[in-house]
Amino acid sequence: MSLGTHHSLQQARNHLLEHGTCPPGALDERLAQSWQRSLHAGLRPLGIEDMAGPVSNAHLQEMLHGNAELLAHARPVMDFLYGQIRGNHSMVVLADAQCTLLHTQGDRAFLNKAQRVALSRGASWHEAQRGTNAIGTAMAERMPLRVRGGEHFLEQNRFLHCSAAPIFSAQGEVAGVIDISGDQYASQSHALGLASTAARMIENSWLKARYPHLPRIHMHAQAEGLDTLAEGILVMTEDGFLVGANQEAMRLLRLHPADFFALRLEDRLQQRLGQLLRQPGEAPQALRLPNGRRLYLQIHHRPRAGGTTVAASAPATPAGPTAPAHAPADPLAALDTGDLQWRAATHKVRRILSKPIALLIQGESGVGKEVFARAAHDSGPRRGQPFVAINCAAIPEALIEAELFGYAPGAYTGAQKGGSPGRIREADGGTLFLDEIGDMPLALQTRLLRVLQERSVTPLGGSPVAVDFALISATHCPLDEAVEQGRFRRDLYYRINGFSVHLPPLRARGDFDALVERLLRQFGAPAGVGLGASLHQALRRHDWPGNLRQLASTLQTACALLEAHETHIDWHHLADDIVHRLRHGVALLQAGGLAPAQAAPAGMPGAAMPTRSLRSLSRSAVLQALQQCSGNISQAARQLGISRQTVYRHLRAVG
Ligand SMILES: Nc1ncnc2c1ncn2[C@@H]1O[C@H](COP(=O)(O)OP(=O)(O)OP(=O)(O)O)[C@@H](O)[C@H]1O
Repeated sequence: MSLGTHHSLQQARNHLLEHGTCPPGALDERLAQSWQRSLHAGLRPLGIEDMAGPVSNAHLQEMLHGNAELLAHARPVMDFLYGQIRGNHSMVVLADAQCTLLHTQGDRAFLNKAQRVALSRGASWHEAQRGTNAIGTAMAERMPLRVRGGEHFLEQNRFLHCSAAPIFSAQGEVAGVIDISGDQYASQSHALGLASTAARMIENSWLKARYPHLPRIHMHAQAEGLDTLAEGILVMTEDGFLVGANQEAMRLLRLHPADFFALRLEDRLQQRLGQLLRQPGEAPQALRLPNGRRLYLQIHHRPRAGGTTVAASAPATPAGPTAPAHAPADPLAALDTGDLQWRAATHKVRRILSKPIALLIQGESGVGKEVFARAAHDSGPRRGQPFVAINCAAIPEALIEAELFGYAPGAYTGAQKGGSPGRIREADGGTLFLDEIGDMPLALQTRLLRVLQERSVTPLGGSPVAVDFALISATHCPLDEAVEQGRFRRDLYYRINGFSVHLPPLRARGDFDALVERLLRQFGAPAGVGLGASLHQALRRHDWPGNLRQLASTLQTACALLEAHETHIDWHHLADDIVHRLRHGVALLQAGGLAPAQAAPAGMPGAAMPTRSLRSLSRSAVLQALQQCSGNISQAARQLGISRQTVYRHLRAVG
């Protein structure tokens, strides 16, 4: 790029203002486009009156907090960089992904000069704010570039010579910009190379630290290129799914942003990686890519203490006759009381636990979706990390956004003074469980989709913060129907439904006795205490619209009423309402699930199935319970043995 003379740049500027385009060849093509963008953003070369000032100190603190990782990796590099340019009327600048300056370091006299054009902490150098400038334009173009003197769109910035390079996150997003700005007459010949090198140093150090326990592959076309700044680096799960990569690795392996968390590296390399992964830290190994190119690879892997290392292509251990069905103390295994559908769900989920695949659990209310999700978390590689459960149906719509995404201090009236990180950030490193996801309002579905795509959360009034979590969602209603009816975003549905399992309703389970036995012990019934024969028969035949939740609460009450001298649980240990329902065979229909008509226990009065539709029966039962509980939803839900959401659902249906 040759530096246009002052005269030729002035002519180009006049042409732009008159015709809306730059004359061909007047300045670098990318800068010409940037001038046009600046003009379209409403900026004028001499107009500075509408320029936004720096953000408030409180807002800046929030931004620094949100960019803590970027800053931590950038600061030592900025020190190094400043060491190279000290005394050259220059400064080093770090900006975030919105081009707001987070940190500056430079010669005092030049810092003062820069301050006059707001090249200082807290100010935005986004192109739409300051016109063509190295920080904003490098961000817009996603590549290193320099802007010298009159190439700046605003006249007031003509004294500057700036070179900037974008800093890419582990998933190839621009996370910030590093810039060297100096006086246009001082020597800046190596500034662009220095800024680009600094960006790579920051990216590599950040990528290596971001996933300390996952396998990393370092690669270069020559063995000697390994361990240098020129190497490609990628991070993968222990099963070989791509998690992160630097720009060089993306170039070498032709990776795209959509490949993160979706591509299995063995598919791209057409090589089995198992052997390689078993030799971390050893001599470089040569590998031929499908396009014939040779690469040298070196593996770095430091599994979490107590964690297991699973090689990418290591064959699964066959479950021979002597192999135990499950590893000991396995929470998923502990929930297996013999039902075949439940067991199949457990087996399926176990296979995806260590993969970055979003799990969707479907099933009626109370079948144990949350219990299952917790067990999956505790059985997977993220056990010991947070499990954050959010019931999307239980949070008032107006509060969900702040609850999930958090907010900066003072973001809205009534917010906590210090701001809130939001529940999604609380799940960092662990699992986020979104219960009743079908009830999430559409606007929030869009924001959630963005979080899942970008793996970062933007609090209200704040800037994006990287998050890393496994996602498990649950729903009682068929989400595909909600998609067809336009109530649920199709793209979000595909994102959250990487893999789905259906948990059976209690009435369809084949392990009723084992479950009862488990619950009785769990609620403290002494060994040997079981159910009386006719009660046992009635409980087995009941429809259990509230599923496990209702059965568990019935047995919990019964255990509490059991006297020390009694040897079994019988009708008198149950609450009146459940006795009534068992005796009269009143079955509530769980929304989304059909209860087959069943006969009431032999010899019970009112054994005939009612002829009204089950849906209308369930509504009247809900209304009746509400009446008895003076409108108290929680109490009514408890009495009916169903969740509060189900009560609300019935009420909504009543209108
Ligand atoms: N496998 C199980 N063993 C024993 N009790 C269980 C089991 N699963 C669930 N429960 C009982 O059922 C209750 C409800 O379970 P959970 O909240 O997981 O259901 P859910 O399907 O998520 O319900 P909802 O759709 O209403 O949110 C639990 O609090 C527990 O008492």
